[in-house]
Amino acid sequence: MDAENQQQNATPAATADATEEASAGRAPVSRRAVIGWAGAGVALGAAGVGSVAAATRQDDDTPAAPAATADIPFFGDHQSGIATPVQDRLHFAAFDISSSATRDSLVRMLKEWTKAAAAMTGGREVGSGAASGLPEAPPDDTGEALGLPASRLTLTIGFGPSLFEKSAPDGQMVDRFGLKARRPEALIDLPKFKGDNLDPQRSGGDLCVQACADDPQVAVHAIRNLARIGMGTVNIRWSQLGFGKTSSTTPDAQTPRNMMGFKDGTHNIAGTDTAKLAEHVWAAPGEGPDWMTGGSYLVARRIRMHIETWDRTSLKEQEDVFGRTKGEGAAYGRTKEHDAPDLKAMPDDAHVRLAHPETNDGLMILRRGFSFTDGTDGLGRLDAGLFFLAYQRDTRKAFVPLQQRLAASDALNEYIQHVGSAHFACPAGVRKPGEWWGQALFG
Ligand SMILES: C=CC1=C(C)c2cc3[nH]c(cc4nc(cc5[nH]c(cc1n2)c(C)c5CCC(=O)O)C(CCC(=O)O)=C4C)c(C)c3C=C
Ligand SMILES: [Fe+2]
Repeated sequence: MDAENQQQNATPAATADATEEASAGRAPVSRRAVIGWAGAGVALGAAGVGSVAAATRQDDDTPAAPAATADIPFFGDHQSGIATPVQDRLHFAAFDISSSATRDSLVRMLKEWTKAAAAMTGGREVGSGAASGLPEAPPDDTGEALGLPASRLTLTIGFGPSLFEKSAPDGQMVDRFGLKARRPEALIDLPKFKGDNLDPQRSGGDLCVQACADDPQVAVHAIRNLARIGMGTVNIRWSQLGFGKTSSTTPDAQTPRNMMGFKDGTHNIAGTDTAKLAEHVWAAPGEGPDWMTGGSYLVARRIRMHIETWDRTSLKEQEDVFGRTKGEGAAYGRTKEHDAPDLKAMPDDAHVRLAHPETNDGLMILRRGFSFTDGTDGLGRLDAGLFFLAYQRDTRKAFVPLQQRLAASDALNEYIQHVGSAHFACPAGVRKPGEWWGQALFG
């Protein structure tokens, strides 16, 4: 991770959460401390510099870990997991709030979630830990991340339209938590797009948490522990595991490839490009409710790929679909991946031609998707595709018009289908310990 990017989220308070826990009479438990210094010696000898972070105790003064493995600060003006560098793995969960939950129980849970999130993203155990609490009680932490580093874990929370207003079985819209008046106008119920085949069981949600980490066990552990804390207040509605990031928010990094074999993320908003982030990603003061200033709107789409059909398609047709070459990833008529495209050199219905800002009055979104394979579909075909995640300043002016254009005429449509969809308002960051996720919304 580059230093500038890490700064995006860092505040002087970023390291103070450990102090907060300590002053609450509970020594912060470092997962890495479990390895101990004997283990650290072995790790250093065996794996070299990259293992330093894995073997370093959270609570000492050892020099900063190498950039590639350094923790991503939880506290900051913006939530981490949006403009911070993309990790290798994803566990995304959408939650519904139980019918018995109250505003107070929800607030209590959000406070607990925030403490747990700050601990886990810092590589520490939740609460009193996995193996050091009262013997008579279940441990506070489920334990499967013991001994693992934070792995650049980020946890990003979002609030869905149904948190503000939900339709009851009799069709009436209910303002369950007194939040209706605080719903941002930009947090629309997404329209139906041409070709959508959405599964309600993989769509929507009152809340979401996006967990990204370089180790899938760390991401899964984080979601599992939040779900555990939320038991009785929230239930997981649907979740999605992802691998092989299909986007790059780090300009110098090699662009990853998607399940169709193409570089994906070439022309994206870089996490270091503060001007573009301000223009296209962060909600600005005065254009929505105050609690969303510095936040961003997230669209999640589970997009199934018809892999078997794609794999029988000629290389020429595959390249025509995107308007870029498969090997280098260069735009048609160009030689290098990052050469500015000549859109007219591409077929009219090429994905890149239709999605490029020039075709869309300059609009841009920050793409942060992951590949998925979830076994087979019962018909001998892989259930595989792209879990598309896009952050933007106002969904009505970004994802919606863009997807309308793509749904109408993208050559890619022959090979994909959108099967899940959700929309969330992700508030600004938690700036310091003691503050909590959703404080400005509920406060
Ligand atoms: C509504 C927005 C988009 C959806 C949905 C979407 C689906 C989708 N995309 C790919 C593969 C590629 N997309 C690429 C570029 C690209 N895609 C979008 C938007 C959506 N994609 C944008 C805004 C762009 C950037 C266009 C530009 O500015 O040039 C590319 C090219 C490489 C790159 O720039 O990232 C690929 C490849 C798939 C497979 C997919 C659905 C499954
Ligand atoms: Fe795309």
